[in-house]
Amino acid sequence: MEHSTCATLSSSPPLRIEYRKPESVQEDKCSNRFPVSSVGAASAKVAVGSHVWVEDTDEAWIDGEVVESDGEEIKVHCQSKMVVAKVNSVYPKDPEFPELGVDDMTKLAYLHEPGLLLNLKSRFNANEIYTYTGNILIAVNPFKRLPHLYGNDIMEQYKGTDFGELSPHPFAVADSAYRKMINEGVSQAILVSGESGAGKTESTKMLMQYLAYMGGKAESEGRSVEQQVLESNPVLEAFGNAKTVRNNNSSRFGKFVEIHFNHMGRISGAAIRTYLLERSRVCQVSDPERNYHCFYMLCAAPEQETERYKLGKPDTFHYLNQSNCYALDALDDSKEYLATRKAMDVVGISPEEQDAIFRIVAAILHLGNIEFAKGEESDAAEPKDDKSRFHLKVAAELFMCDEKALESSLCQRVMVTRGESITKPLDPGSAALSRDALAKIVYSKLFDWLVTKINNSIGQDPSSKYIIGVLDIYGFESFKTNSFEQFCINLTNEKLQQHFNQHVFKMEQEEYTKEEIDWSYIEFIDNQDVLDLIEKVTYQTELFLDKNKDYVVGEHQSLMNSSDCSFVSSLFPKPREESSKTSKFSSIGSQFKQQLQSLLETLNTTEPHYIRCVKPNNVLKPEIFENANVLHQLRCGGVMEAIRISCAGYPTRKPFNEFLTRFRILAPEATARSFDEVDACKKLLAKVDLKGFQIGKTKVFLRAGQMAELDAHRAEVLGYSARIIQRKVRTYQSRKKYLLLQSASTEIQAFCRGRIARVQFEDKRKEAASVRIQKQARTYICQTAFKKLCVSAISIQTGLRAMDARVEFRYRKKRQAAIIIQASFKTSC
Ligand SMILES: Nc1ncnc2c1ncn2[C@@H]1O[C@H](COP(=O)(O)OP(=O)(O)OP(=O)(O)O)[C@@H](O)[C@H]1O
Repeated sequence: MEHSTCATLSSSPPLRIEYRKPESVQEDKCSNRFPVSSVGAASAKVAVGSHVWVEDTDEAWIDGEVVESDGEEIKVHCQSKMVVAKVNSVYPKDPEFPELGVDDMTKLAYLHEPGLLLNLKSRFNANEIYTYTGNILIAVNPFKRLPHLYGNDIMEQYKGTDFGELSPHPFAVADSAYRKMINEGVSQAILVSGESGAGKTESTKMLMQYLAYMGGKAESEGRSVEQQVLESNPVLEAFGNAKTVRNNNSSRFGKFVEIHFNHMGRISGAAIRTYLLERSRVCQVSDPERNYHCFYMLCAAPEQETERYKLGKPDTFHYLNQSNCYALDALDDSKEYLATRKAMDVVGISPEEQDAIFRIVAAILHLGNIEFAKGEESDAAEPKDDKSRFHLKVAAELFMCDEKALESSLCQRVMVTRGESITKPLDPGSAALSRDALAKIVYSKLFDWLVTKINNSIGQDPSSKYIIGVLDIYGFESFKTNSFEQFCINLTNEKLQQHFNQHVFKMEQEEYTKEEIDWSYIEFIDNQDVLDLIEKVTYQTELFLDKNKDYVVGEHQSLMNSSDCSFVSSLFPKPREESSKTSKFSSIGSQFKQQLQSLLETLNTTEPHYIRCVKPNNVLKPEIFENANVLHQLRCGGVMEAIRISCAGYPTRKPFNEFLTRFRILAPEATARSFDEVDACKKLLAKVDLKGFQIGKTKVFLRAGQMAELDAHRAEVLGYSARIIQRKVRTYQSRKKYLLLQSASTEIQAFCRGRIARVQFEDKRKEAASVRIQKQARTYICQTAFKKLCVSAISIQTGLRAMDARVEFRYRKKRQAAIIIQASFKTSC
């Protein structure tokens, strides 16, 4: 669809990119890899003790400390091993890398692969799945729901907020596109790319949700355009999505959704353009993938419908049973069937049309079950057996065409030479190919019909003032075997990559212009794309010619056109005389080239915004971040290219205040007296004798490698300062210790002396006391002994006296007795 803005904008001359590698990055493809001879001081940067990134076969990049260096080779002590690497193959590690990374890669001090990777990984681990690289949004698929990131309240926050003010988000990209459209009156495009399963469709839905929020109708105004666009998703997904090894719900077509806006910025129409549906999947499925969802849904439909279409289980159909995968976890095909029917109602597909659509889907399944064997005529084919005849009959019934005519269209070719028609029978192999060709063309016409129907139902606004287009397109594909489809997909990506590079370079220029720096001499003749195209992918060209043919076989065309079903015949209208001649020789390649050309023309009339989706792992699980895998996608997705372009100019830029905070130490005396940030930055850079940088209006712009060079200076100054500080601290500590020891020893001495004196005093006191005690004891003993002696003496005396008295008594008694005796004697005598 044409827009009023197209003519004016597309007439402007295309941007000519001519880059010349700047001198400072002559030997360096991307950023601060050292040594860069002109940057110098390489040895200082890889000094022993510094931290660097070295390449690793498993982890892509690992970091470690340099433990030995001979100027050319270094030994790096990494966490798990010791690695020897060439000096010019390593990258410096940012000593001040924040733990949770930075929300914009351009804020990284060192803009190189390992730095990028570490930043994405750190953020991913903290559930920060979005990161900017300038204006490009990188979205890493979390493979888990993060509801706190979405919702109306979040959309409200992003509404009208400057880009970069809030955390990176698809809403911010959509908001920026919407506001640019309104403020600058220029159509916008948001290009969402990434490999299968990276999250393109999810991101696209979020963008649509935000645009609907900003420019949609009030609920009271009935079903809105944006609602219809969102509601058409289940229909397109049922017929255009399939399970692949990379994604259970992989879109097998490219999609460009144009949202039309009126002069008030309200959505006034929309159009969906699709690109390159993968037709071959209809009749060829590899294990463990599936065919398009609609086939399995129909097999799981309510019984009366499967009976009507004579369907059975999916494993009874050749087009489905080439793979062993029939059901999907967390997906109920019978429910999906009903949901698809409902979505078809919503987008205005009538019940009759729905019936015809599913009849065709069923007919394709039956068509696939027709096998061929050699017929009676030599080299002729015919249905192999009764089973094949049954499926032929049912397919004809469902297509509402003549059974015999269907058989002939599969088993014969009519060749017209010099006005004569010759009917040529086909051999069984060719008949099977003819059957597959019919299945593919019918399915692809059906898909185109659905897209047209949805577009008619949504309605376009031919008088729309601007558009915002959202492109959800498959990224580069490189499989074991790459065929025509991969060639077309990769060609698209090369074209989009070129568009992207031009834009990124333009954005760089805009930033330089905005900052009023001189960038006129940045030139760079870039043939990397061509090299990549040749080196990346190897194509299997065997089926290129066949796959490139797009004409409808005449027999198929007339068969389908003669169908009694108006829906079927309308898919194959009679070609006009003159167009039939040209279309016979048209190829998918040339049609695709035209589509691509028209897409790029549309994109050239718009201001592009980019979302690069990244799949963190191939097992489709949360919390797993595979370095090598992510790096590969960053390289393919042009993120490294954007950085390469950026490196051709001034990849590192720092606002004046941040620059001064980080590097003031290099010239403290020069900056101390300057209150003007620009002046201070200039003095500082002059002091370190750095050449080739630029001073912008708000930032310092550095060439590739210069940040590392400044950091090396800074590390040197810091190291020198650290040594002085260490020396002072050691002196201080030693002196303090000495003084402490000294006072302690004095104290100890004094203490000891005091103690001795006290001990001596105590001794003397004790001696005196003991003498006194002895004396007292002696006195006491003497007294006691004396007392005892006295008592003894008294008792002896008493005893003696008593004894004497007794003796006396006895003497007297004896004298008395003697007297008596004498008296008696005398008497007797
Ligand atoms: N932001 C997200 N939050 C949560 N899950 C997500 C997000 N983005 C993607 N996913 C998950 O990853 C799956 C694949 O995403 P999606 O279908 O968008 O990939 P795609 O890039 O469109 O793939 P294809 O090219 O094969 O169609 C989704 O079904 C969803 O489960």
